[in-house]
Amino acid sequence: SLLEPEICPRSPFQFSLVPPTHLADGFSRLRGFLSHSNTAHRENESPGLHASEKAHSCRGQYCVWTSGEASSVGMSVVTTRANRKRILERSASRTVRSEPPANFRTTEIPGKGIGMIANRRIRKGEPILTAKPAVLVHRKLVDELDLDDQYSLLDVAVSELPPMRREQFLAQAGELGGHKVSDILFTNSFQVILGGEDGQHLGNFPDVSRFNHDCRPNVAFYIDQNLTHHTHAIKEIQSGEELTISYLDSFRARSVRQERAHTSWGFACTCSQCSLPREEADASDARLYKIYQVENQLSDLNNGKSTPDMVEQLIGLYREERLDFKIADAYTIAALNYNQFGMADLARRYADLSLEQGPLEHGTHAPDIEVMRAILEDAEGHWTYNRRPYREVAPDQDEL
Ligand SMILES: C[S@@+](CC[C@H](N)C(=O)[O-])C[C@H]1O[C@@H](n2cnc3c(N)ncnc32)[C@H](O)[C@@H]1O
Repeated sequence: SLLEPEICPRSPFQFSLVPPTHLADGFSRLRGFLSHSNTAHRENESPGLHASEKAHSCRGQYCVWTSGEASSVGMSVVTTRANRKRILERSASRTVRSEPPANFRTTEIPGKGIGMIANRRIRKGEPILTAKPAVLVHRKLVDELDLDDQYSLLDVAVSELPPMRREQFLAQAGELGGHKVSDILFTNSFQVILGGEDGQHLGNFPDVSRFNHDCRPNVAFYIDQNLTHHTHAIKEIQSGEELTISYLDSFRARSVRQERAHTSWGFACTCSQCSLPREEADASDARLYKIYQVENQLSDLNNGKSTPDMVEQLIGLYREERLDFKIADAYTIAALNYNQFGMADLARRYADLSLEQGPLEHGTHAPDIEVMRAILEDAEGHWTYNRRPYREVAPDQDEL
């Protein structure tokens, strides 16, 4: 059930205004491992809970702890002692916002198993679900423990959950067969990074496991620093439409996306983008590669060759490719470049778009948000303003 490491095709941001918010697709060796990283963290918050309860079971440095035994939102963690402490710090002292009335229902979708259907019109930006993990498993356990030990710890983790939570976990779909708990885990887990060198985990959130995949989804998700999973509509969704998220890196070429869906989740992707006729699919792949190139260049704020045309090209390509569920970073890049060019109105316009979109994709604590707010409020006073003033250069002057 292991895949070769996947190399991220997208450029990491090269500007150093803020610490990197995520390492997109940082590690994806596990099949069925929904791509997500969560490095946002606030180390100084008070723990609220103490990490002293006894572990249920241990193998090597990995143990199982369960919290919330008496509630319906219990959580089992299978991890090291140090990471358990971090998990407690993040998951304690946070009240989960009460859910709005569900704007979806789950039902059988031909060829996809169970899926989620909007039961009314959903506006862009509306929340769909907020969810806490039922199981968090250290990622390295898969490499470091033999299968018997892995299965034993995972079985304990699930059997110790409060009954309703356990039922909810076991009702999730598995894809490969074999050991039931690990099959469910690898079919339905998200990447959760707690920060620090050793913080990589698989997070299983049974409430959000019924979203099927689409390479151009209508729902965006992120996991916040308190380990809460959030989903929001990224566009207007009509009643009766399926709600989807992207399991994989939707910036990859069609053949790569299809291979990934097949190997990791056992299905042939028939989404609208994967179903394009050959010529259009090739054109789409070419646009994705162009996005990679242009974004790479514009992300380097010291690159003197960037121009306003490139910024507009990048945004145009995102829109043409319907990547509106991952466009916040492009808006951020646009705002920063325009401000560097000394074009404050356009910088403010894109900062505004980034501030509208960013919270849906990354949450309200994403580091970029502060920078965008500063540009929106006082573009000319921001240190990026006019740093690389843009002037059209006539071709003959270029030679001088
Ligand atoms: C996270 S679960 C999604 C919910 C699942 N359909 C169920 O019945 O619980 C992932 C599994 O759903 C199915 N699936 C998800 N997206 C699909 C798609 N676009 N086409 C076909 N099957 C899909 C695959 O079997 C995949 O392994």
